Amino acid sequence: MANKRLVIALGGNALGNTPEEQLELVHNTAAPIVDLIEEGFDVIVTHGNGPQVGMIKVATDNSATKVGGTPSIPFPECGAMSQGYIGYHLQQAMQREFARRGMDKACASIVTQTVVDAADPAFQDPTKPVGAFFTEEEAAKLMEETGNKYVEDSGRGWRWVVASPAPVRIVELPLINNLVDAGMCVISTGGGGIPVVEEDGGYKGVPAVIDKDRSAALLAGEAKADMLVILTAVDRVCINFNKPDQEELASMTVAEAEKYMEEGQFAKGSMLPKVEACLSFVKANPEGKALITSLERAKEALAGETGTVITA
Ligand SMILES: Nc1ncnc2c1ncn2[C@@H]1O[C@H](COP(=O)(O)OP(=O)(O)O)[C@@H](O)[C@H]1O
Ligand SMILES: NC(=O)OP(=O)(O)O
Repeated sequence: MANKRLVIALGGNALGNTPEEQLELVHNTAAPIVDLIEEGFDVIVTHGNGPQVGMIKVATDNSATKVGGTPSIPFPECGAMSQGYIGYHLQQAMQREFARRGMDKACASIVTQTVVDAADPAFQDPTKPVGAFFTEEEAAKLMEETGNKYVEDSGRGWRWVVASPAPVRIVELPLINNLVDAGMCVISTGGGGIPVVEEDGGYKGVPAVIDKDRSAALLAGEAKADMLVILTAVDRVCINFNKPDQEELASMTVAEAEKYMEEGQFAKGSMLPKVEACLSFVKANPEGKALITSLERAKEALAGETGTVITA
């Protein structure tokens, strides 16, 4: 029987905010993923890039204002750079973990493009936070200096927001599927994929950052995954989150999740997009399941001991 296939989406706690943090954290990230591969799952790893793509963009924009500086680099190129930089650290950590366990496994990152609709209204309304967190005063100063929009991000500080169109199609999907079918561990669609539009029989990058959980849901469907696994900083999705009557959810059906969404149980910009991504996967693939849990407890969650499972 074929191995069960997982698409694993890694959140911010798997990578951190700086190159030093990332290099250190990826080793903690690789171990629970390799646990799952060792258990016999085929794994496609995808990851966020909000802090990283913002860091690259700001670095080149700032440098461009200085004598002898670099040119400013457009968003899609920054997205491609973030995939390379994160993929490089992640694949190194995975390779080290395979070697440590004596596993004969290969892992590689694919620079992945995701087609979006040029007419997506999201281009007119930036919502995706990228880069570092600032105080309200710092954000006001940056807004004035740059003309960029900053918003408060889930109680964590103020961040630059950019357009975040819906993912429509993953260009490199056939290649990803071939590699997974051949037993490779693939890192792909990082940062939701480099946003591109179809043009003149090819593709052209557009300035945006796609939500990685939305793209993970699309990837899981297109790669015929048995399960979409969203790994974040909490073991389970909660209702009444951070309130005295907080309750952890072991499972949710689509109908239950939609009711909780109506009640406003999942914070916009943090848990809501994850639950929405899970719903979009299980609605389009009713045989599939989605799981939201923490990176540290992924193996236990796959064994049904923790995590929140979402089913059609
Ligand atoms: N209802 C909820 N249940 C659990 N966590 C929630 C809920 N609402 C908001 N959160 C917060 O959402 C966070 C996950 O979102 P975020 O940090 O943006 O994701 P990522 O791991 O992709 O970086 C959790 O760590 C938690 O603090
Ligand atoms: N692209 C994306 O969704 O990145 P984050 O998860 O880091 O915000």
